[in-house]
Amino acid sequence: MTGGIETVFVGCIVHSKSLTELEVIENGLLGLTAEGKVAFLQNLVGNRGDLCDETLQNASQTFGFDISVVQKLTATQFLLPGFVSHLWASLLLDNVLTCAPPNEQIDTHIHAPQYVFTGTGCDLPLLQWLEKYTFPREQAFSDPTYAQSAYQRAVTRTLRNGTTTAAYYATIHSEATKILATICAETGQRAFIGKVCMDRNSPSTYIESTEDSLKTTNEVADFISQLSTKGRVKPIITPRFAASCTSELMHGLANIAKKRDLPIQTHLSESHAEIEMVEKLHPECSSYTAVYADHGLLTNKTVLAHCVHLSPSERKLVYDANAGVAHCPNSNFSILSGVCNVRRLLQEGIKVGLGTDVAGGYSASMMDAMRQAVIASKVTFMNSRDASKDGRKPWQPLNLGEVLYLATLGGAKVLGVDGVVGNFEVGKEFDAVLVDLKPGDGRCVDVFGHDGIMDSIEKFVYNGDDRNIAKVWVGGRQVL
Ligand SMILES: O=c1[nH]c(=O)c2nc[nH]c2[nH]1
Repeated sequence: MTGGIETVFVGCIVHSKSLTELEVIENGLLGLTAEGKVAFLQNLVGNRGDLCDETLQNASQTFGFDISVVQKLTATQFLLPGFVSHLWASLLLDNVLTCAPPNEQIDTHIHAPQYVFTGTGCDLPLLQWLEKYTFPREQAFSDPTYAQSAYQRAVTRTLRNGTTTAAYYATIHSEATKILATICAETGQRAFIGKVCMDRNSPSTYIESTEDSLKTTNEVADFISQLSTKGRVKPIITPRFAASCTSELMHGLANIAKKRDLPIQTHLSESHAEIEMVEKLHPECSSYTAVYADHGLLTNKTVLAHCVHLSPSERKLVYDANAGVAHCPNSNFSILSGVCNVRRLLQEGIKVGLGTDVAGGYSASMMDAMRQAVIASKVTFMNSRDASKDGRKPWQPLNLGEVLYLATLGGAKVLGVDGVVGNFEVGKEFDAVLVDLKPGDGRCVDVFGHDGIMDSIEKFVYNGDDRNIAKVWVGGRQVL
């Protein structure tokens, strides 16, 4: 008799309750319902190695599960969707050779068609990069056969890297966009799928009419909505950016988003040249951010990629709308856009998640996004050290717990799914990654006896790769 509990993980469980609150349960008990939701999360008293059969028997009676559904994590493994703060750095484990945290990761900004040129073309700034590399590559997705093969590889790669939720930009092609949605549905990845909209300032061979853009946006949304994914694959309205969308298109897309109650994703304030271009196109608007606000595109369901150079009044507009920011540090460095001050966004109460921004970013890994977010925040810190001369405080770099939060619960908030995923709160769906730090296969993480849990997690974030990801679950279903 399982009492509806299908799986119980026993072992070290780590998750983020907020930006500053991380919980490590050394002897944790995490029960999953048959629907893949967290039924209970408990701390069994004692140290990790101490768990005895009697404790487990007692727990099985208290929580009504059969012992046969128990999956014991080894002494070297743990589960985590969020990360531990320095509070836990003194927690030492014996013989830590492997660590296995289920750690869901949410990529709030990724261009699926650009996966095909990831790691190349990082020699140009945004507007030239779009023209030389991006638009020609995206144009190829008019061919559904090519799209099928490329998108399959992109989704497989992100899943392998532990991305359980992704907010994808596709291309302007509706057939290919439907293919991407179908692949996500079939592989089980939670995803927001955006048919890209662009009706101006684009190549003559890669552009659509305003009418077609609106029509196909509705058509793709209809298609995605009828996929049987338990709501895990959803449409997202995707005006590429203000420079490539006419006012008519932006207003039309805002209407669709409102009518269908859909989220919106777009780019904002990424590079200086882009900002100048948008400001020239919209002298009637007080800022780049105001362009979106004035066209009805700045809502509490809007995901704004980059936001590197926002002015104080623009940040206020974003905050007041309760829109979220997809921070894409790799891309901001790679295509020379600038360094986004994430600490300031967080201090001002703006929702922030992380994005790989493939292929402006050269890596499809959220581990890389975390590393680069720390580095970007350190650059911001170093550039602000003189601030104390004016009585201001320098911007503190992000710590490990904070970037882990951004990669999980922070991203879930940006995408409006924090009631469903983001950590192991009871009632949420179990989206998780099993990390394994055991040596072998040329793996890059070496854990020693003196390493505690925090050291292991830190080593994973800084040196880990997909060889350290043993399993991935979405909604309780093992998808890898
Ligand atoms: O990083 C970016 N990638 C893109 O594809 C894009 N399009 C507009 N603005 C963009 N920025």
